[in-house]
Amino acid sequence: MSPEPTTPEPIDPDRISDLPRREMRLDEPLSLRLRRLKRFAVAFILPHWPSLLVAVLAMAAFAGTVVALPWLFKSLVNDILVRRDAEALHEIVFVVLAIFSVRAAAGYLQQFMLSRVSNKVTTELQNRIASHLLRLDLVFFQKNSVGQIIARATDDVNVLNNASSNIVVTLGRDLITFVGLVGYVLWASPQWFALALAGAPLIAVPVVIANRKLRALMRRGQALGGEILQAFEEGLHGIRAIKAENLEDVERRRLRETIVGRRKVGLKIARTRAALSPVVDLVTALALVAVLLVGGSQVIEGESDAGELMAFISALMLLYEPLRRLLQVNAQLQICGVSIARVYEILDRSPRIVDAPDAAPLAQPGGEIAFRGVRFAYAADAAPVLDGFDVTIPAGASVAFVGASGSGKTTVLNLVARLYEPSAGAVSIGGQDIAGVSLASLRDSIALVSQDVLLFDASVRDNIAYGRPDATDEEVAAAARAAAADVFIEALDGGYGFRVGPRGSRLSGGQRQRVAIARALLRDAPILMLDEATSALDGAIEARVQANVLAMRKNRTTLIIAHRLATVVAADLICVVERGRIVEQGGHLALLAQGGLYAESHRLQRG
Ligand SMILES: Nc1ncnc2c1ncn2[C@@H]1O[C@H](COP(=O)(O)OP(=O)(O)OP(=O)(O)O)[C@@H](O)[C@H]1O
Repeated sequence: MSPEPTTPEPIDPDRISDLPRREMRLDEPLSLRLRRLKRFAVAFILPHWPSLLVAVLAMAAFAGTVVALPWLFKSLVNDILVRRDAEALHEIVFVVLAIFSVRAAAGYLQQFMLSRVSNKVTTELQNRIASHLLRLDLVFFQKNSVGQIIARATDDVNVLNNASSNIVVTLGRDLITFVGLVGYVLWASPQWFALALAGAPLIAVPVVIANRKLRALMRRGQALGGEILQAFEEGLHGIRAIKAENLEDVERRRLRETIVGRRKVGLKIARTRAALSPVVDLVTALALVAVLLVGGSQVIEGESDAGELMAFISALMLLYEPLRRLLQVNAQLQICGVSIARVYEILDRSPRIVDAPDAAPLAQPGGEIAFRGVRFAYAADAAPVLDGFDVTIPAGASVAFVGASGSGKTTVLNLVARLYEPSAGAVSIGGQDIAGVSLASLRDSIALVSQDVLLFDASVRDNIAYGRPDATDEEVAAAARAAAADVFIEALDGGYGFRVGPRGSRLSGGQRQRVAIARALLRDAPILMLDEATSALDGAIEARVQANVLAMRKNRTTLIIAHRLATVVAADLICVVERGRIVEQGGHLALLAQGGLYAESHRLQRG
């Protein structure tokens, strides 16, 4: 029987996200928005000033061709149609050709140069975001969903690009066109201009109201974009469980709710925009009618000429588009501002775990690893996961951490790699406190196979050689052999060239683990950490892998976390962790003889 579909809770990114929902804030002071805009322009747009200059010059030329049109109409009516002058007709044909040639060249240059800048800005911005994300601490990724982060790196970058291109075009082409045309109509007839202007407030009011509404709607739309990506990411990630448990309906509703939310906002945006256009058309028509009535009678009375009226009306009609875009510049600036804020919320995030000012390279990468009085909690207000944690792992030894789920074993490995920092005590390698070691040298010394294996949609070979792309085929095969992966890889269609699918989905759990172990072994780092790395393997293969890993050890220190105690009997040292402390430690036989927790668990597992 299928489970009763329940109505999902509305998605609230604040539930886990610590990236604020800036898009909902309409009250930011203008100075702050301008400062942010300036920062973005200086960092990403101004470096491309030569291309921008060419684009603006092209826009000015383009605007010039628009402003020339009313003159052209005037001459057309007065010199050709009224006077019936054939010579003037030939002249005007050349002028028309010249104007439209300039217009075509300027239009091309403007568009090409702007696209060039906009492509470069996108690339630079996304590269900056990508390298910054890779520097950030794990805490950031545990608080913010991948969907929310991707939305900022893609949606916001695109929005930013479109809006800033629009602003450049408006401030370049439209402003020059507007000033030129207003100058023309003022010069041509201040009286007709005053008449046309009478309707202007009628246009301005609905435009301003609609823009305010559009701004709020667009902010909401941007926020919903992130929510949709987050919903997809979470849903598709668990697609296997969703299908197996017939939860498609629940998932469909959850996704539909966010998707429909965005559509509703999209519809409101469309409706607001559409409603504006007839209002503006009507008011423009009224202005035209007023000018036509007054100007037309003056032409009939002989007080003015037909060409002048024709030129004036055409200028008035040409004014509409640049005016509309100029009125929207503020809205575009705000849209830009929202996306800039969202992007800088990532770029301004500083990693807390960084090299100390006097950081030195790790002197003895294979040296003794020691925890001294280590205390650690994942959050300042949370109970400590490790408290008074002490252990010494001799250089080149193999150490197994065993203990109940949630007792803090993975946390120990996290601290060795300095993925987190202890709040008290210290972790040292070869006597050197790792807080003073450069992160690059520390992490170069570590190979980690974690519980959730990282595989890419590439060949088995490329996945094994991920940390060492220069490895030879022989080295890759040797690592695969040591990880007991050679037999299954050779049986795959294409062998080492077999594409493993997204996240290694075309391999079994145990196969994925062995590819990951092969990768770690190929890395040949002095510290090897296996966090339940063989949990999905059957007993025989697991024993083979463990034996190989220990045999290949040479001078390598190996830290193993395992639940199956049978797999750790050969370790030099076994540490039993309970509630953040080591409660027993020693060799397998010594711990059995001690008759404590380890002996009891061993007895139960052998059962
Ligand atoms: N990123 C995190 N943020 C907050 N708490 C965490 C985080 N990771 C782990 N914890 C908590 O820390 C405690 C120890 O977790 P840890 O992963 O070290 O346990 P473990 O012994 O490796 O468990 P298991 O055997 O189940 O993998 C758990 O109570 C867990 O809830």
